[in-house]
Amino acid sequence: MAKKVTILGSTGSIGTQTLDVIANDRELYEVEGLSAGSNIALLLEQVDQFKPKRVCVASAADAAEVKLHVPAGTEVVHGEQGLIDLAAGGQSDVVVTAIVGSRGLGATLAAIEAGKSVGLANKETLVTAGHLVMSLAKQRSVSIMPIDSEHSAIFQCLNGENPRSIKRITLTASGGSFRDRSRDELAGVTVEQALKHPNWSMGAKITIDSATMANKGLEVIEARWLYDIGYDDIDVVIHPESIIHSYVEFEDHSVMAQLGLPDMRVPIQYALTYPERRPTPTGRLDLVKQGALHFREMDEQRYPMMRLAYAAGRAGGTATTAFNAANEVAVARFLQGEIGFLDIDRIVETVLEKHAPIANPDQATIADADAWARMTSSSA
Ligand SMILES: NC(=O)C1=CN([C@@H]2O[C@H](COP(=O)(O)OP(=O)(O)OC[C@H]3O[C@@H](n4cnc5c(N)ncnc54)[C@H](OP(=O)(O)O)[C@@H]3O)[C@@H](O)[C@H]2O)C=CC1
Ligand SMILES: CC(=O)[C@@H](O)[C@H](O)COP(=O)(O)O
Ligand SMILES: [Mn+2]
Repeated sequence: MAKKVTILGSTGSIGTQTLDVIANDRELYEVEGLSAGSNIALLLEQVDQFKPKRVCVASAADAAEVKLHVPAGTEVVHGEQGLIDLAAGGQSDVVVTAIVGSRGLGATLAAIEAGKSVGLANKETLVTAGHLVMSLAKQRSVSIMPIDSEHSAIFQCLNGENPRSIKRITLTASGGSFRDRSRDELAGVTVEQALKHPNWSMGAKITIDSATMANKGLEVIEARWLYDIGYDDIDVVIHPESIIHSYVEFEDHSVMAQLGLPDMRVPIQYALTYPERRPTPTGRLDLVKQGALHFREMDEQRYPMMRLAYAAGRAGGTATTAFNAANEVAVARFLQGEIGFLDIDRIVETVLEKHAPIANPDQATIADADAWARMTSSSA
């Protein structure tokens, strides 16, 4: 029987690649629901091709416009509540969370509460409220399948292993757009330069996160929640080729790694077909042609976001909520040309210094901490 899929954020980088995966294996899937922010033209093309039963857009005005163009019977909803209804409603078996930012939290929790499996790309959700997401998933016996390439790699390395025999997880980081520059050389860099990732084609926010290393900081916290592992046992190394997507060391010092060309359609598809593997239209990795792979130690002086992420993770509670929200605001300000590149980690550090973390927060406390951090970072 076809797997019914809802995609939150179908118009973005992960969303469109998820639809590529579906189009490549059409008989395996039915598209139940799609959501966009404001790219209505692309959403309507997707509706035409995949014929979802429900769609969601950010604003009421866009929803009214979309209603004029979708086939009769297609339900159109909007806003935060619309996204929650889309995630929790309908017949979908799996909800792919490909929206950007912690605004994905409510819909992710609603999908889990409704018993849907989650294909999780939206790492900010776990960073802002990992304990709520993972405990609800456990309570509802819902699987959270990682889509983030590093976490998919770790998931694959852990397949069939005893979790107690894990010694250490190592996340690989490309080093981002400025990996060959010193920190002193970053002062005047432009948005355009920062958006040129050396290996991956991704949305703007994550590409900037990759350049500041906030992405790897978010991923360390994401790994802590997905694999229930302490921060002392999660490492990061710079691997400029992005061929080894991450690796795990076990008690006996065996190391399992997952390798592949940098193409998100592989982890996206694996999250949808697990435990099966299917052919993909992606290129093949030829290690002889690829040649040497390189590794270097993470330098926290060069990338202060690494230090800040570990500090927030170790502080726990709302500290990671504040880390994420401050970073979201700082990146948006940088993309708008309001602040310089080096102001991003300065703002996150300022917010974390002012934040008094609250342990074991509920959803309302998380929302308050998130709002406080956004307000504080918008004028820092
Ligand atoms: N891109 C990648 O390769 C990877 C991404 N991820 C994670 O996946 C998530 C998505 O990233 P990516 O696809 O790159 O991001 P994009 O910016 O490409 O896409 C974001 C999606 O979110 C939607 N969106 C934005 N703002 C709103 C809003 N206010 N309300 C509703 N929807 C909104 C966008 O809609 P619209 O465009 O219509 O406005 C779009 O569909 C992030 O959490 C990222 O960290 C993880 C690993 C790899
Ligand atoms: C594709 C993916 O999973 C991204 O999160 C990627 O890891 C970004 O690359 P960096 O290693 O530069 O952060
Ligand atoms: Mn990643």
